[in-house]
Amino acid sequence: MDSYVSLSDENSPLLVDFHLPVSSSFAPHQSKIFMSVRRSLTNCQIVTIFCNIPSRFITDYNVDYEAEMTATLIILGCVGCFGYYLYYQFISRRRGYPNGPIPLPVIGNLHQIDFDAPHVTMANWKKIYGPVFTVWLPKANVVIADYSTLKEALIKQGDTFAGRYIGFVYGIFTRHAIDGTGIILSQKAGWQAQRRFSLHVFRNFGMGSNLMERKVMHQTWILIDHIKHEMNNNKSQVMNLELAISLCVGNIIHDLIMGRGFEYGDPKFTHFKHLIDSTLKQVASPQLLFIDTYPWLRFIIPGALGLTEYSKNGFAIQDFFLNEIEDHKKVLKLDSAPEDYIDCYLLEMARRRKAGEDMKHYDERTLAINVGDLWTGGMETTLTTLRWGILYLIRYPEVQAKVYREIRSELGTTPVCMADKARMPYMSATLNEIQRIINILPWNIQHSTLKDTVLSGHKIRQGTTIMAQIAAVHVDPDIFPEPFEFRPQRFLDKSGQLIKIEEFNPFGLGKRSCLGESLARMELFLIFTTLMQHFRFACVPGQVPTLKPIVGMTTVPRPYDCVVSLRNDNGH
Ligand code: HEM
Repeated sequence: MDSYVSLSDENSPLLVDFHLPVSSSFAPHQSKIFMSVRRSLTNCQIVTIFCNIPSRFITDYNVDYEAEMTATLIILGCVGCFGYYLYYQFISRRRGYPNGPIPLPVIGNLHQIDFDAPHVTMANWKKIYGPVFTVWLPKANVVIADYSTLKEALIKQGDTFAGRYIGFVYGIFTRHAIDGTGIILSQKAGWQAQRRFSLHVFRNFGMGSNLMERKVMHQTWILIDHIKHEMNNNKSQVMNLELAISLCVGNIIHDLIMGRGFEYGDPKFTHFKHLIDSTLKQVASPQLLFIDTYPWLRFIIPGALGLTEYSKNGFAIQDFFLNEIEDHKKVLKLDSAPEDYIDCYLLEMARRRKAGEDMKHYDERTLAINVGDLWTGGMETTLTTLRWGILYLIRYPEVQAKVYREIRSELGTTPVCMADKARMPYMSATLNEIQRIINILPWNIQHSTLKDTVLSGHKIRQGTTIMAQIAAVHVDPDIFPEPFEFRPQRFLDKSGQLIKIEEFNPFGLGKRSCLGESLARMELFLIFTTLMQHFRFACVPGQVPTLKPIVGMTTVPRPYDCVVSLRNDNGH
């Protein structure tokens, strides 16, 4: 039968009464070590204060020096390990990185970041630590937060900073290939091949020229007709324009990549958009940043903090594109003229195969990933900027009135074309200001260094994750006074002409800058001008839509309704 030793102490309010078996299950020797540990702890004054360890039972035992020694070693070992852990977390791991806010063990600086406006947090840290500093998310990111240093890194040292950070969460869809796959999440030779090929295709399709302009205008007219149809002969109507604008922008990119579009009301489009929205929202969530740093957590936490859903949605998008590629293969003839991006890629693969050229960077999965990159890169950013644009002009009706006055004087009721842009500085300034204030990619997409280098006096090692904070520059009050005020005139000179502000770079800088910039600029100008030419947008009485965003990878407005009114030929 077991007998028990009581370790309780009636004088010790902090200790609950508990019993230790001292027979077979608890050997006397172990018990002595245990007691010795406690004795040693008791002798340590600080521990005594905190633990309020009873001394009565210690006197119950004769000192066993062997156990005492073991106990002391255990304590020293624990203290040593803990000391090393603190040294590693607060000193050692930060060596080799520029200074920055002190990271906590496990979570780094996550707790200090305003996830509604991460670029504002970065801009504030720049004031304390200078333009180059390290933030732990919970992995180390070297942040570059001022324009001249961004230029030094991304332009002067463009090749060194052209790598891409491909962590565990990003890498899921590229099968953790060491240098990634596709255009956005890849680096080195694979990235160069995909980017060069894609730019070539876009150029051939007339990105930035008339053919593309015609495609954009075609979808814009469908959008205008759709809104008028929804207004049902009323002069004004309360509407939520999100889906209609999504379909317009989505069909432009869809047409370019797959040679066709969706019909209004097609549930496949709504589902597809939902998959993209949720993937982009989740990828920059604190939960997935956590999993990115500690991927083993996915084996412990059910659902892995959203990772399961993120992967499921992402692979569903990829499967959709793989099916499209299969459909294209069925009808594509090797001697036919390509009609879209997928055709071009399949024909290039066939040509290379026939010519015995290197196929290393060309396969159908890479094509599916490229298509996904163009789709998400091309759709979400542009659509969201347009939604913000309408929202800001609802909140600033005086800006809307000026925009419309310029449209009336320069275009009247004639359809807009790209050549009109030079004559419409107020419209350009308004679009610039919308892009500046919303900062659609508040984290940007992280780069990585491809070799050891020095940036503004800081040694940066090869493989360091770099956050090029163009968004922090956009809220720098030295460049944009009162940066949180919406003020299109900051982009105009005294005579009302558009001025170029060098520090304004919503499409990024250098070798990894946005591949779709000219298409995006065209879409923003043509779609926005046409919408403003045909409709007036206003708040629903009693409902002022908020400017507070939902932030993930992109900054998205909260869903809003607005009153859409037809403009009449008299200019009202
Ligand atoms: C308002 C619209 C847009 C904005 C603000 C925008 C902004 C950006 C930014 C900031 C980057 C990252 C730059 C960097 O890594 O430093 C980027 C990359 C990229 N964008 Fe855009 N973008 C827009 C529209 C588009 C469109 C329409 C397309 C495609 C047709 C597109 C395709 C891409 C691709 C493929 C990349 C990756 C480039 C690379 O890694 O080499 N974007 N974009």
